[in-house]
Amino acid sequence: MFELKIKDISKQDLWQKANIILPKFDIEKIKNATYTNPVWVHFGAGNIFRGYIAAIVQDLIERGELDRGVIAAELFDYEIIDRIYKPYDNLCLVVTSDAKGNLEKRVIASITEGLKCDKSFEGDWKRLCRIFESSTLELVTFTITEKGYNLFDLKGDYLPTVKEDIENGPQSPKSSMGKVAALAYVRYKSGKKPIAYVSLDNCSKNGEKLQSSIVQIAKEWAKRGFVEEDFVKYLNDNSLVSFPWSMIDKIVPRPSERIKELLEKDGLENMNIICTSKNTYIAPFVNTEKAQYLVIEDSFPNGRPPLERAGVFMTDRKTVEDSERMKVQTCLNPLHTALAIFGCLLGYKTIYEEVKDEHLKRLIEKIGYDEGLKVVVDPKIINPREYIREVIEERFPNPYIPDTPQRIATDTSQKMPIRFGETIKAYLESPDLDVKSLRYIPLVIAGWLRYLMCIDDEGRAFEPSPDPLILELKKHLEGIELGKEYEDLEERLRPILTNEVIFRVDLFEVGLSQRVVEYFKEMIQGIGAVRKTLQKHVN
Ligand SMILES: NC(=O)C1=CN([C@@H]2O[C@H](COP(=O)(O)OP(=O)(O)OC[C@H]3O[C@@H](n4cnc5c(N)ncnc54)[C@H](O)[C@@H]3O)[C@@H](O)[C@H]2O)C=CC1
Ligand SMILES: O=P(O)(O)OC[C@H]1O[C@](O)(CO)[C@@H](O)[C@@H]1O
Repeated sequence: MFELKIKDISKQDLWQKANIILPKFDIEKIKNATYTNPVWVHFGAGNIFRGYIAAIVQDLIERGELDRGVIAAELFDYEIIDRIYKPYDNLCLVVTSDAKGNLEKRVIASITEGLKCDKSFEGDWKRLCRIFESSTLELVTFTITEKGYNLFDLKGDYLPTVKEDIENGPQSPKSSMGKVAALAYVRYKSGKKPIAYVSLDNCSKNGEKLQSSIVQIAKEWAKRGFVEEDFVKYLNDNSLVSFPWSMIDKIVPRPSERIKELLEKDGLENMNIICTSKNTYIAPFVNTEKAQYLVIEDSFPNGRPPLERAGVFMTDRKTVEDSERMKVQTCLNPLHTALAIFGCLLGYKTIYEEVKDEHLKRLIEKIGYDEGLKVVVDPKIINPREYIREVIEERFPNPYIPDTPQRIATDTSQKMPIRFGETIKAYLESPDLDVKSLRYIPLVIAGWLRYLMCIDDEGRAFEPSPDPLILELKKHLEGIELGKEYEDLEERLRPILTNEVIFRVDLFEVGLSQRVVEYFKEMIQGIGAVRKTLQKHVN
């Protein structure tokens, strides 16, 4: 038996026997060099960071392209550091599976520190301040989920912790963006040192989102005299501080029991998966797929590691935006959402099982190749057709990626505009395309209405995934029963189908509502009607 700890790394024969690849560098040397001359800090110590970003850093070190590691800082869920970083000496075991189920197991040792970013952890906060004063610091990356950047609640008022931070100044911030702004101020005070703040979160125009949150807090502080006006100028001066945009793509689901068992069979001890009190599912290992795409706007005022040597596309903002639109609007996420909706209706529990279903596979092929590709903006660095092929033939069917339709169905109301609305709009705006020729996107929208009834195709009730609009949306479907005829369906569904926040357009106005309602009518004919409708229209 052996453990994922520095003390056991020297037991090379045990790791070799278990087919686990060890780091090919002097861990202690990299750690010391990073401590004195830090180059890279990452906020958000969760799964994608450990499984993707830290692995990029390790690749660069192993290729001799970088002589320092990355420092992880956690803004929100400190249990991650206490229970998953410290006990394993910041090491992580990344298990990558390809489409054939071949596993690569690799120890990642490029994370040199795990710090809790809050003033209540005095030592860690002081250390972060020293790091932000360092002239060697080149980039700060983030994977803190989209909500991590929010300053406002749904009513447009400041969130309580943000409000407190604004009133109290940069001395003891509590909100995530307040802490980052305070550390940016530390850097400013140390001599206006240059830096790049790079959001790697899965949202459109992520760099803009990060910049606007930090600048907003800085402005409020300047108004109250806590900081100089010049600090706001510094944050807006692209030659000193940049907020590059990025597109990130790699499916990193929650840790899987199956992988845990495999590792335990290898003789590894303490591979337990935990769920923290803040609901982060995390383990000493990360399970992920082989496919990965990272596209970053190349704007780094203090220099940067040669990320391109580790397969990262370094490019201009337009290419980042086109890549992001290709992935989120046409080639991956709309297909994912279609599988999520029909998966919940047809009783599926995993995405990979769904892709074996001939009707569902055909549906996502139609959405991707037929309807999506007609309007996709080709980012040039990734071929959209080949990208869809990889998604459908290799990535979604991967049985070692235990992703679920229920996870992807989370927040569908928020995802509709970007995943389907943009394509509908592009058809409307194109002189060569007829929006009424769309068949499969309306089928997914009808499927979603059917999903909102919260009754599956067997007639069983199911619990819908969390969604901020679920209660409001469900109300419009109340009273509709399987097997009954309704004359006023169009009117009943009108409030949803005309909602431009959900679909980017009014589906009545653009002439798509009739088709959606027709499909929906077919899907409520009785038990098995969803399957029948799907079968009829995809064939
Ligand atoms: N897991 C995936 O497949 C992919 C994830 N991403 C991006 O990375 C984000 C994180 O994903 P994972 O690391 O896999 O999730 P995770 O659940 O393992 O970790 C989430 C991280 O975000 C932090 N966080 C959550 N709420 C926060 C808040 N309000 N303020 C500051 N930090 C907060 C958590 O403390 C944790 O460090 C996703 O939301 C997405 O934007 C991007 C591509 C793929
Ligand atoms: O539908 P969601 O919740 O954005 O999840 C999409 C999944 O696909 C991805 O976009 C793939 O990169 C990941 O973010 C995630 O695993």
